Amino acid sequence: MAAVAEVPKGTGSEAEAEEPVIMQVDLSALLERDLDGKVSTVHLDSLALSEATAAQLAVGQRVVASLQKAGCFTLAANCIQDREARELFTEAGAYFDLPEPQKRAGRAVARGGFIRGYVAYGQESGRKEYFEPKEGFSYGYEWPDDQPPQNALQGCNIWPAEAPGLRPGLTRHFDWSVSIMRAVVAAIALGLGQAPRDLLEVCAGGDTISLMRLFRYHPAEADRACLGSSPHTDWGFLTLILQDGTGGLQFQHGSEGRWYDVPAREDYSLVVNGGDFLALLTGGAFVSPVHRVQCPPVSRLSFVFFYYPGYESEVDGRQWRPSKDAPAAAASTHNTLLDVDSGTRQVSGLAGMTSLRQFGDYINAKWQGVQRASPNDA
Ligand SMILES: O=C(O)CCC(=O)C(=O)O
Ligand SMILES: [Fe+2]
Repeated sequence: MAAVAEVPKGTGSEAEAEEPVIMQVDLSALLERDLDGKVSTVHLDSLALSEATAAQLAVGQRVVASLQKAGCFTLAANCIQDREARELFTEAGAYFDLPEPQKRAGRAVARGGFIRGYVAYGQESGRKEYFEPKEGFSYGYEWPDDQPPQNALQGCNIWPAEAPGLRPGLTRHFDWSVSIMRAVVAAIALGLGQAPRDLLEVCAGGDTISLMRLFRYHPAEADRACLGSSPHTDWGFLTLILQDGTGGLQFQHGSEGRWYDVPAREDYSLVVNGGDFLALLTGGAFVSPVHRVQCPPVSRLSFVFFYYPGYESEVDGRQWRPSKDAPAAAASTHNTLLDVDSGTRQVSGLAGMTSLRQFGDYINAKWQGVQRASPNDA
């Protein structure tokens, strides 16, 4: 057995530096880049556990610890180029600045979890106590026009003709986001002591059904209870958020329901959180954290990427071995899916999973449960 290096003792004058609730993870040990700096993660499919470097294993342990403790973590900014991030916010701002009728021409299609196009100001609200002053644009995988979708979550994007710059930048950002999420899945596997291959296999085809939502948040309206996004948990698997420098995203943690600000760097920051499906798979060992967004003083832009496993994946929860000491996921009343019995550590939401075994059926059922008419069918 290798000797464990002794940790040097401090002088005793400085307080023990405690990890913040929302930790930062540097994924670079799991990313490769081509000559243009484009991120690739293809190599992770064949990474044997015995070949993983100490740095890769350490990333895995940090990701698993974060998902078990807070359910979220920030990413070191070095995985996206500053220029790319800046351009994305510029394009997004230009799109939202278009006259309302032009944006409404690309009105949203929403069928179950398949959502594409523009969602107008104030048309979505997670909880009826709050008005959410924001507008959005949803897109996904560039599904080819000449091929019929193979499942209910696939189909073509609706690109606005009036903002031609939007499509190439947003498509690149979608592909980049898939790569980053694959690195996170590989990190989870490594952190659980497994080779990445099997968990990546569960995600094969997940890019074709994943959903990107671009939001512009507006200031709160006077005389109305407003939040940019009401307290909620994400239903899916893993979420990646790219937010501008405004801040306002908060996660709830601890038995007292305290809110923690996601540290917003001046220009942009990246955040990952686990969803309800991930919590279900792990028997509540991974947290699906409650979060919300405060209304900004002027405006706030974010790209929110809901990364899904393959539509037909019938995930074997035993692959995601929960550690005995992991916190239960569902202490919060805002969590609509999980109901963890702290005595038995059973997740009651799992009962429904016997009839909705495939991920795609599960997520469609979740969306259908809240859908009224198409958001812009007023
Ligand atoms: O805009 C954000 O930063 C997060 C929004 C969010 O939580 C969501 O859309 O699920
Ligand atoms: Fe969310």
